[in-house]
Amino acid sequence: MVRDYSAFLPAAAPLQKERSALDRLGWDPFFAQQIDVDALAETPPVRVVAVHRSGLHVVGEGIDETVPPGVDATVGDWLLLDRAQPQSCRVLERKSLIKRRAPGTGRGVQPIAANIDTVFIVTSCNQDFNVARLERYAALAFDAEVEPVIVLTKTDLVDDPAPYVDAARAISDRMAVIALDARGDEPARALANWCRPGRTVAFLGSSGVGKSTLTNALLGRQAVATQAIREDDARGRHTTTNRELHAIPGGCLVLDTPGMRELQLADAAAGIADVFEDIAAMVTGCRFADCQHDTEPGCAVVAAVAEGRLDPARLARWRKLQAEDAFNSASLFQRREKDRAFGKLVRNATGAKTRR
Ligand SMILES: Nc1nc2c(ncn2[C@@H]2O[C@H](COP(=O)(O)OP(=O)(O)OP(=O)(O)O)[C@@H](O)[C@H]2O)c(=O)[nH]1
Ligand SMILES: [Zn+2]
Repeated sequence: MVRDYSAFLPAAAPLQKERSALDRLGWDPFFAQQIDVDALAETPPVRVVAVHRSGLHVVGEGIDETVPPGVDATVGDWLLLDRAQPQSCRVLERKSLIKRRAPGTGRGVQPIAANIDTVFIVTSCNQDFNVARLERYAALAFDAEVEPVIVLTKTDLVDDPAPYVDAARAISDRMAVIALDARGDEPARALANWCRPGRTVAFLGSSGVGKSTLTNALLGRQAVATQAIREDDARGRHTTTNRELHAIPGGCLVLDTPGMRELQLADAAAGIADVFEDIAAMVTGCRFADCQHDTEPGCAVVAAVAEGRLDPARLARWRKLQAEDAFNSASLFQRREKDRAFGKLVRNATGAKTRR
């Protein structure tokens, strides 16, 4: 069968009313401009909607199949499907990439999801709410070039969600904050702005905060198993095990991720600076370029704390994230050198139990 791919090329004809299968999967000019017509016909673009042991589950225009393992791609990636040599499928340049430091004692950086447009940072109006964790997720999102939105769930279980909303708003002017009951039809309305057709969204957050419930609310069906937790135990147990893109009929694509308890920043200095842009701006006013914002004369940060313009707790959280990121970003050689000195600091700063 001969397919007409002209509509997916940069010089596309006038807007068509019907969205193509590729458009619905998130195909847009950013990807189209990376390939020419011939490549498009020979190796059709497909999106990785799930990663399994047996390979990558890919979907495209009239395509729904598994590419055997071997291609270095993650969920959300766009591939050019080469059926003759599936292992050498080209991975298109990514719009965004959410990554983290690999869990355990491994030293690598692990890709979590590619080409996500919006990440909903989910927490609940209870013991799970933790400003430091929200800042960490926000830094991760900004660093990945993904728009973060904070979603506060379980508003129905508190008398007044306002203090949670205020604390979340204080983190950054660049993030919307939404508070809702994740059950029922509220999420579909409240998140509609970010869940338009062709967009890809993801949920990040601890186990039990309502990520699966939100996903199901958007999907309008029980696609993802949710878990009942005791309401006096905000932690809950880990239930979601797959990383998969779900298509919402007539809407966006939703990635459901496993609870990311071990999330550590690595190479995320730019993202940290985005979240803490107030402090980043102050630092430029310090007298010394290498100011540690400790006892140096002419320190703009210390002055801001003294004058009540900067919350010392926020400064402390910034220092911790900086230390963690610096440690995780160091080269293997540097790390071995720094291991002893930094190990203790990072353990204290991140609350991680042991590194080895
Ligand atoms: N009352 C109330 N319960 C909620 C709300 N959001 C989630 N829950 C309940 O909290 C429990 C956990 O929700 P899940 O959606 O499974 O949480 P999750 O974040 O997907 O958890 P993991 O899959 O472990 O990462 C379920 O019993 C939900 O019904 C909410 O806004 N209000
Ligand atoms: Zn300073």
